[in-house]
Formats: sequence, C-alpha cells, structure tokens
Amino acid sequence: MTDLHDIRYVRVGTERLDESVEFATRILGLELVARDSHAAYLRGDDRDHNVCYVKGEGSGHAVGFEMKSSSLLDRVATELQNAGIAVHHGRAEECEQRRVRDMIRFTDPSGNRIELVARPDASGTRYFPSRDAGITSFSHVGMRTTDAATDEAFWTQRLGARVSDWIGDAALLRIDGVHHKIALFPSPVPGVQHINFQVAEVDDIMSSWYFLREQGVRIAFGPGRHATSGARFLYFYGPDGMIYEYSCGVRIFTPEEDRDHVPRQFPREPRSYCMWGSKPDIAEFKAPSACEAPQPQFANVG
Ligand SMILES: O=C(O)c1cccc(O)c1O
Ligand SMILES: [Fe+2]
Repeated sequence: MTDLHDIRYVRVGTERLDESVEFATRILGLELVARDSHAAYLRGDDRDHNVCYVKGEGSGHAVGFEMKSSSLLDRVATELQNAGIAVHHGRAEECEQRRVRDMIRFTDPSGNRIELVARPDASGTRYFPSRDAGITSFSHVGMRTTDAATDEAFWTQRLGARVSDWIGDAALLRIDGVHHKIALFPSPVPGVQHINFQVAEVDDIMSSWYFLREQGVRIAFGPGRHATSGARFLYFYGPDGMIYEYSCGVRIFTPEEDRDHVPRQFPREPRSYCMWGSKPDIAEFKAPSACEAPQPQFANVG
C-alpha cells in the first residue's frame, strides 16, 4: 500500500505568467522565491515552493506529492506499472525544475497528472509573505474528476488515500490526519479545480474578504463554514479562472479517529458546502441543474 507523505506542490500552466505572479504575490499573499522566463515558483509556507506557474497552457496542471524516500518511490512505480499504469520517470532536468531528487508521473483515470517526488529541496529560510493574508501553509487541492467512482477507487486503492466524507459523489480524501488533502469534484473535464491555503484564524478570512472586494477580485464562495471539515472558508477567482481558497480550522483526525472514522455521506446541496448559508458561484459545488436532476416520476394518474 502506498503512503503519500504529504501534498507538495501544484504546477499550473498559464499563458499569463506575469499576471499570475502579480496576483499570487499582491493579492493571494504568496512569496515569490524564484522565476525565469519559463516558470515562477511561489510559496505560502517554509517549503521551497508550493505553486509553480509554467509558461504555456499546454503544460496543463499537475499535483505533486512527497514520498518518504526514493526507495518507496521506486516501489510505487513498480506497483503502478505492474497494474498496467504508464509511469514516466522524471529526467534530470524535470527533477531540477521541480526542485526534487526523484520524480515519477502518471495520471489518474480522469487524466489528472500526478507526480510523486522524493527528497524535495528543503529551505533554510522562512516564508516571508508579500501581503499579511495570515497564510500558514499550502494544504489541499480540489481536482476535477470525470468519473468519481473510478478516480476514488484509484486514489484509495492505488495511492492509499482514505475517504473522510462525501458530498454527493465528491470524495474528500485524507492521506494523513488532516481531513483532506485532495478532493475530487465531478466535472466534464479533469484538472485542478481549486488551490487551498490554510490561514491562522477567522480574522484572516474576514479581513481578506474586505481586501479582495476592495481590489475588485471576484468572490467565488463564502465567507462560510464547511459542514464536512468544519473549516471556515473564502474562495475567490484568480487569472485563468483558477479558484483559490483560504480556510482555517480544518478538522484534524487523531490516530484513533483516523483508524475508526466512518465517512459521512452529505447530499449535494448548498448546506453541505456551507453550514451558514453562503451560496457557491462555483460550477462543481452547485446543485445539479434541473436538466441534470432526476425528474420526479409521477404515477400515471387518471
Ligand atoms: O474543507 C472542506 O470540508 C471542503 C468541503 C468542500 C469543498 C472544499 O473545497 C473543502 O475544502
Ligand atoms: Fe477546499
């Protein structure tokens, strides 16, 4: 069984490299740690980077997870290949671009690109925010799935993730004590749906809500509170329609809870996403449209 040690980075292809860097620093509150004409590396915690914007839409999205050792990485590669899953072993320059010693890449059944890495660069300097958004860490990604059941089986059976809760068919998956590090939201297309940063306290959520609106940033959802993880949250749109989430107070499972937890099934309705009543301006979070909702069956009446 694979044990993903932690989420490590997200790579986002963009034609708007300068705009993405400007948004991530001035608005989101990340620190720019390196950039060249092809890529920009930014962080919201003490790791070497959390987000890499890569010039060119074609480079798409990828999510990187750290394995505890290169030997564990090699073992996972063999397990995946034996299961008939194509595994790309990162070339030296690809590992350098990711600031890691070893990397493998494969896709989940929806085509989401997953990278497993070993010995990522540590950093001897503290995260130094460009704006005091209260960010404490890069914590999870929401991903789009074109086949929720198949992707959930892949992430749980192949990669060792555990379901913490469902909202409709959307699975919130944990790989450690944090309620989730990956969430899979049904969608017609794959890709990274949102990027989450933890913030220190609710004051950070609320002061950012005022700041973002003053800056003309489109709010996507919230301020609100998730019924699933209990986290208070705020979502907003950045360049290329990427959604960013600040949240605080996410549930942390004790080892006993991790062992005994029975995942809950929340219905796909607004109150499952927000206990306070905020309504999402996020396609994957909206209740199925009338054309999608199962039509009530009326018995033939005379
Ligand atoms: O934190 C959560 O529970 C949560 C639920 C639905 C969607 C999300 O993005 C979340 O982070
Ligand atoms: Fe989230």
